[in-house]
Amino acid sequence: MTGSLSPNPTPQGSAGPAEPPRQPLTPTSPPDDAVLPARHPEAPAPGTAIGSHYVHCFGCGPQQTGGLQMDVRAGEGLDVTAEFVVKPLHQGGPGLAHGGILVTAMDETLGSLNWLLHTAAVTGRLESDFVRPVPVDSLLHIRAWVTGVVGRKIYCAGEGRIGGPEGPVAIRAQALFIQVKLEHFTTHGRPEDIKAALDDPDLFKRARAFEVNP
Ligand SMILES: CCCCCCCC/C=C\CCCCCCCC(=O)SCCNC(=O)CCNC(=O)[C@H](O)C(C)(C)COP(=O)(O)OP(=O)(O)OC[C@H]1O[C@@H](n2cnc3c(N)ncnc32)[C@H](O)[C@@H]1OP(=O)(O)O
Repeated sequence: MTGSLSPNPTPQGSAGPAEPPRQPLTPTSPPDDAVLPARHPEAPAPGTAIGSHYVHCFGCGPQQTGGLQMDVRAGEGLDVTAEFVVKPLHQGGPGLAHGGILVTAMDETLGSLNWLLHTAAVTGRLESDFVRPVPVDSLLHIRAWVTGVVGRKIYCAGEGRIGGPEGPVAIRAQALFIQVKLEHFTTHGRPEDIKAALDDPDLFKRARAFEVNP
């Protein structure tokens, strides 16, 4: 057999060697020097909907008809809740939710915590434990909370329970989000989508507000 057994081989047909893996990876548990910041004064009021950050987002966008269209609500502290009903198009095994879809729902809910801190951040690392299968038609009640912040690193965790807040745990997740500037999107996003987003005054204002009023 030919070919490299290296964990990081040069992809066939690529222009150059693959990037070296990031060493060491930051774990998703907060370190001892992490702090729990105050809820931002302009964070959505407890119990209110946080609202979609982008209408075409697969997780929360109201115009993304094939997406999850999740509605996340702010909690009393640095926490949020969301509900997600598993539909037939979310199946992995027959009659059961696909694990990647459940992770997406967790990612979206965890990402919404950044609105309580008034910062824009993207998922750097997301770990999940699948505890029990989630049947189609079930409601997954998700809760997520911030576990600590160090500089640009926002640590958080969450769980999804079947049927409601007291239901059995189906999935647990821990994540590390990294705070980014608006340029993260304008530099890397597909130009036509960036242009459309910049032309949307509400979205632009909201995104800029995070930078001038952190
Ligand atoms: C024009 C209008 C625009 C409007 C915008 C509307 C507002 C939108 C607002 C908010 C949108 C939120 C959307 C939520 C959607 C749901 C959440 C997602 O799915 S997000 C998508 C998936 N995630 C990615 O695509 C990230 C891809 N990765 C990157 O871009 C970079 O790697 C990034 C930004 C994560 C880090 O790159 P660096 O160069 O900025 O920073 P470095 O120095 O590498 O890392 C900083 C620290 O973080 C750790 N770190 C970074 N990545 C890590 C990783 N993968 N695992 C562990 N640690 C990591 C590093 O070890 C470092 O730690 P040490 O400061 O040294 O202690």
